[in-house]
Amino acid sequence: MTPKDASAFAKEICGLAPVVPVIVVDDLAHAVPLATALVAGGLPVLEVTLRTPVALDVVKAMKQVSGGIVGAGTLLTPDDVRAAKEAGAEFGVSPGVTDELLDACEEAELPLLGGTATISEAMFMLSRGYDVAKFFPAEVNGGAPALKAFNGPLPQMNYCPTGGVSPKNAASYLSLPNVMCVGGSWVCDKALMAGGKWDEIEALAREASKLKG
Ligand SMILES: O=C[C@H](O)COP(=O)(O)O
Ligand SMILES: CC(=O)C(=O)O
Repeated sequence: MTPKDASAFAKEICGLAPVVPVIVVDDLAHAVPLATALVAGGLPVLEVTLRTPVALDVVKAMKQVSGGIVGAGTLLTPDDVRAAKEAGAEFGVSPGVTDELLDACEEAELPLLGGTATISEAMFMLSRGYDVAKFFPAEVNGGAPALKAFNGPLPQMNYCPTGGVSPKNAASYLSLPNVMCVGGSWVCDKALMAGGKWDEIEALAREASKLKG
């Protein structure tokens, strides 16, 4: 997959909803009801972080939920990329970017939303042919004012800020011309998941799906 095609796919999915839920699942039994609630609430693009032993099985299970587009997050190595692809992930997300990670994604045909935090990292992505990136961790790296400043020299770069984004500050990001959507874990509240409160998660997703800049 070329960087241009990968970027086009990433932009397309980032245009489907204002929020990409960042998902950490410890219990495989939560995968299907969680994905069902998120999709029903209007958030079809799901990032399952590879941070728990069951994460790859969660990707596989969530793929059964119709209407969802399931990706794998926390990709750090080429092995992670291959494992995510084998599990059926339709896109990848990473906290940072390296040549070897991008090479592996291109080889595996896995579109990557790669993590960047600085102008130099954005320039690295552009030099590799990507005009889409995650901005991570967003709030501690200057938040919306930083992305607004990045848009001066690099208006061709498009972002999904993640890390410290919440319903309180999402609009400040979503109003920027270089922000396509935001990522965040707040919708997949751990206590609600543990209590099986899927209706409440669906309600949180519905509120998130209506966020605007
Ligand atoms: O590592 C954190 C995830 O990217 C999401 O961050 P968050 O919990 O601040 O939304
Ligand atoms: C935080 C992040 O970028 C990830 O887990 O993929």
